[in-house]
Order: sequence, then C-alpha cells, then structure tokens
Amino acid sequence: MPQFENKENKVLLMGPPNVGKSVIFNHLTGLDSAIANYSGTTVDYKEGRITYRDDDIYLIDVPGTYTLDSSNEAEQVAVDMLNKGASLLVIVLDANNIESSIYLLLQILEMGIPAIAVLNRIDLLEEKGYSFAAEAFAEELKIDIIETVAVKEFGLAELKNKISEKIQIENQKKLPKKIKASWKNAERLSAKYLKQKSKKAKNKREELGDKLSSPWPGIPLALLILAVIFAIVVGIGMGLRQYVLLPFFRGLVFPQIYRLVTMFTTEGIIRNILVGEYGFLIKGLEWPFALVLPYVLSFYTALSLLEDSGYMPRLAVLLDGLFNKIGLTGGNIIPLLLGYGCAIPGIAATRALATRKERITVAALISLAVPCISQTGALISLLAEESILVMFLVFLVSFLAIIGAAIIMDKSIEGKNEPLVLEIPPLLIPEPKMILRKVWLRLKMYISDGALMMIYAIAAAALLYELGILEQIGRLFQPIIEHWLLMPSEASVPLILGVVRRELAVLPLLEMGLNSVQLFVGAVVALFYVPCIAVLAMLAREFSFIFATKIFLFTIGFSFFIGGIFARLGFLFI
Ligand SMILES: Nc1nc2c(ncn2[C@@H]2O[C@H](COP(=O)(O)OP(=O)(O)OP(=O)(O)O)[C@@H](O)[C@H]2O)c(=O)[nH]1
Ligand SMILES: [Mg+2]
Repeated sequence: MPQFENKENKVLLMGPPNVGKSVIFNHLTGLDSAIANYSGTTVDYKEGRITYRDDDIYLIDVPGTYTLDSSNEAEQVAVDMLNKGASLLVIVLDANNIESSIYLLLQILEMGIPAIAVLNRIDLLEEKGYSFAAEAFAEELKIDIIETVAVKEFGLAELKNKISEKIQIENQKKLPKKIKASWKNAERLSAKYLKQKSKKAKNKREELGDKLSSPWPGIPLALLILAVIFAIVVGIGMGLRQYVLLPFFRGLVFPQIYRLVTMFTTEGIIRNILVGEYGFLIKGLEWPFALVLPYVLSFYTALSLLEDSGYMPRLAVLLDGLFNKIGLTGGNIIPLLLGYGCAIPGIAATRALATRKERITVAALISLAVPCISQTGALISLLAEESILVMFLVFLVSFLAIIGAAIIMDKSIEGKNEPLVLEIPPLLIPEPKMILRKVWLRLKMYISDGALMMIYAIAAAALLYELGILEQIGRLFQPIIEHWLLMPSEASVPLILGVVRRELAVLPLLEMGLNSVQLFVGAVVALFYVPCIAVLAMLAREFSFIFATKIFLFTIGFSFFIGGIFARLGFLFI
C-alpha cells in the first residue's frame, strides 16, 4: 500500500503535461522523478516528503493532464489520484501556454479543494515579450499564486513556505471563487491578464525549432542528427572501451586479481569459479564494466540531450507520415527510442500513448526487435572488430523486423490508431547540470539493476560450468544448436544466460572463435531471443500474464527459426 494512503498533509502536484511539475517535485523532495522536454514524461505517480520545521508534508508528482477527461492511461493515473482526495493541490500552470493551463485550473477548482497555483516557465514568456498579471488574476479567482522559473530554482523557496502555511487547517477556509470551467472563461481570463510588452521578432531558437519540424529542411537535418548521434554513441563507446577501460582492467586489475586468487587458492574448482573460463571475478568485471558500460554512458548522454532539447516530439511529427504507412504513429518514436536504452522505461512510456492497440504494438516491438543499449554494446563488442558489414547487417535485420512486425500487428490487432496529437514544446538549451544528473542517475541504475544482475548470472554460470551442469543442459539444446543453427555446442551457454539479461545472450559468444556466418547467426538469434526476465515481468504487470507468455514463446520460436534460415543462407554464399 502506498505510504501516503490516509495521510493528512497530502499535497498533490498537478498541471498540464510538460510544465515542469517534476522539476519542482525533485527540488522540493530531493528525489528523482524523470524530467524531459516533451509531454508524457511522468507516467506513474511518485511520492516524496517535504520536511518543513516540524511538519511532514507528503508531495505527490503525477503525470500531466490537459483536462480531467483523461485520454490515456498516464493521464488516468492523475485523475484517479485527484479523485482519491488531497488536503491541498498545487496546480502548475505553463506561462508559455496559459490558456489551456487556465482551463485545467478552472476544472480542478470546481472540485472545491484548497489550492495554490504556480505560474512556471515565466522566463519563456518574457523571452517572447509577454507578461502575465499573475496577482490580479489570482485576486479574481481568490487563490494564491507563485511565479517560478523551476529550472533556475526561482520562486521555489517561496512555494515551499506557501505550501506549509496553507497546509495548516485554519488557513484552508478561504476557498477559491467558483468560475465555470469552460474554454470561454479560460480564453477570457487569458486575454484579460496576458499582455504583450514588446513586439519581438521570432528569436533564433524559435526559428530553428520551426525548421526542425517542417519537412524541408527538417528531414535531411533529422537524418544528419541521427547519423551524428549514432556515430558519437558508437565512437565514444568504442574509444572508451578500447583505449581506457579494457587496458585498465586487462592491464592493471585482472593481473592483480589473478595474483591474489592464485595466492589463496590451489588449482581446482574454486579457483576456476573465480578466475577460470567463466571466472566471475574476471568476466563479472569485464563484461558489465569494460564492454557494456561505455555504451551505456555514451547512449544516455545522447538520449538526455535529445530529451531535454525538445527534439523528440519534432522527430515524431516528421516521421508521422512514414510511421502511418506501417500502422504506427509518429508519437510511437518516443517509447521506441527509450527502448533502445532499456525496454523497461520504453514500455512504461507506452502508457502515454492514445490507444490500447498502440500500447500493445509498441511494447511488443520493443520486446521483440529493439536491442537495448546493453545488448547493442555487446553486439558491437562481438561484431565490430570482426566485420563492420556483419554489424550493419544485424541492425538492418532488426529494422526490417520492426517494420514487418508493425505491419502484421496493425492488421491483426483490432482497433484503430488515433491520429497524432502531440504538443510541440519550445526548443530548449539543455542545462549541463541537468544532463549530468540524468546521465549519472541512469548509470547508477545500470550498475544497481543491470551490472549486478549480470555479475550474479555470471557467478551462477561459473558454478554450473565447473560442476558440469551447464554442459548437461547444453546437451538438451544440442540438436537445435548444432544441426539447425550450425553453431558449436557451447553456444547453448548464451541461450541459457540470455533469459536473465539480453546482453548475456551475446557476450559468451565472444570467446568461441566463431566464423562470420556463425557470428551473424549468433547475433541475430540473440537479437530476437527472449527479453530479460524483468521485461517479461513488466509485460505481465502492464498487460497480462498471457501476453507475456506469448512474447516469451514467440521470441524463442522466432529467434531459432530465423537463425536457422540465416545459417543456411550464409553457408550457401560462402
Ligand atoms: N525554460 C524553462 N524550462 C523549464 C522550467 N521548468 C521546467 N522546464 C523544462 O520543461 C521541461 C518539462 O519539465 P518536467 O518537469 O519534465 O515537466 P512535467 O510537468 O513533469 O511533465 P510531464 O511529466 O510530462 O507531465 C523540461 O525540459 C524542463 O527542463 C522553467 O521554469 N523554465
Ligand atoms: Mg513529470
């Protein structure tokens, strides 16, 4: 049960999407709610605590919502939270988009719960040469209002004081004036208090923003941007791995570990488990920290820049036509891109999609054919040195599979797709501090969830290997692996470990001396093979146990099927 259930001092932070609620939440509670410059970043509620003098105040961050008639599962979370009741509402308004913010405010005020309004992003309003007479506006509605620039922490101390003052019961008697929540009233209020101070021509940033979202020159620029990002992610990742991390581990750390272990152990099973074939002190460090981590770092730096700049919704608009052809909508690009980092946030982000059909399709695509960054790092380690061509072929196969699967799912799932409705946020220059923080958080998450899991799996594998059990299990797979996939029998190891985490379906192949066809087949099987256990659990939770089971069985069947076909085709050509 959530902690705040039945708590007094429960404060709900609401507002339209992308106004800065999570920035405010993080500042007040010291927690890390996800932040990005597009609508639908927060897809679940998050609870935190503000301590003020002797008071404990529970603050809840929820997904943004345009109106109280929710149009997707994320918005529904916010509406449900509101319906459960709160002692105080903090309603964040977007100064940059005041009319629709006022409409939501009026809707919420109609419920008669004590409220404070926050007028955030006033910097963007001023930049455009406008001002909003916040005090007079608040006077008319009989509410308290605080003006803020959350990213600069301006006004947030005042907000904190106001919240704790207002949470005292005696201060809640003054209720807002009831004004009918209609678009007409929202328009009237916005027109009355919004004033143009100076006529400003569009600034450079706005002009660039428009260019990026119109087909010309937007599409060539998009190709350029994606190519540069790909080059940076792979280039920095490879450089870090090759010139920094591998020499560090292989040259400095491993010899010391080896020396220590041989000092304290005699030849035999214990020593092998520690530093042998799958010795977890060696592989358990090399795989997660030297081979995968560099890509995690470079990818999340690039993704954070994409997220915070506001480029992602522009990409969505550009790709909408193309995506419609395969039964998707442009908005699907956001969960898909997140899926290239990790399937879990990718699948979570589908909550902000408009229809159930879209949600299921995108979640299935991510589970089936989108390699996460850990797996991508592993694939690059496996293939790039052997043959860049094979690496490109693997990514090509992944693209084709996404397209094919999207078309098939569009035809076979009932329901229709809603046309894309996506607000284009202003283009923002990412704050270096925020980017560093985001990359750091994701790195921490990779270490606590990803790398640790990998180390456990490698330790278990080392033990099973030394006990001969891995070989026994391997024999079960033998007919498929040797006769169908035309791979050496040890290739059963990645298939067993791959159920735990995706990159483990790839990494053990590194030391098997495979030829190019086998490398390609191994990589393709790994690509389509079952997603991690954690992803299957999430699919069961978000959709149904049956859906997760279907994905599990389909991915196993399909990966073997396609692997065998490629094995035959490959040997035919060579
Ligand atoms: N210029 C400027 N940008 C801001 C301000 N406050 C927040 N932002 C930016 O606005 C974007 C959205 O911030 P979030 O905190 O994720 O917004 P949210 O309201 O939680 O959004 P959802 O979770 O999607 O509803 C981010 O890129 C922030 O950096 C502000 O006062 N000024
Ligand atoms: Mg948020």
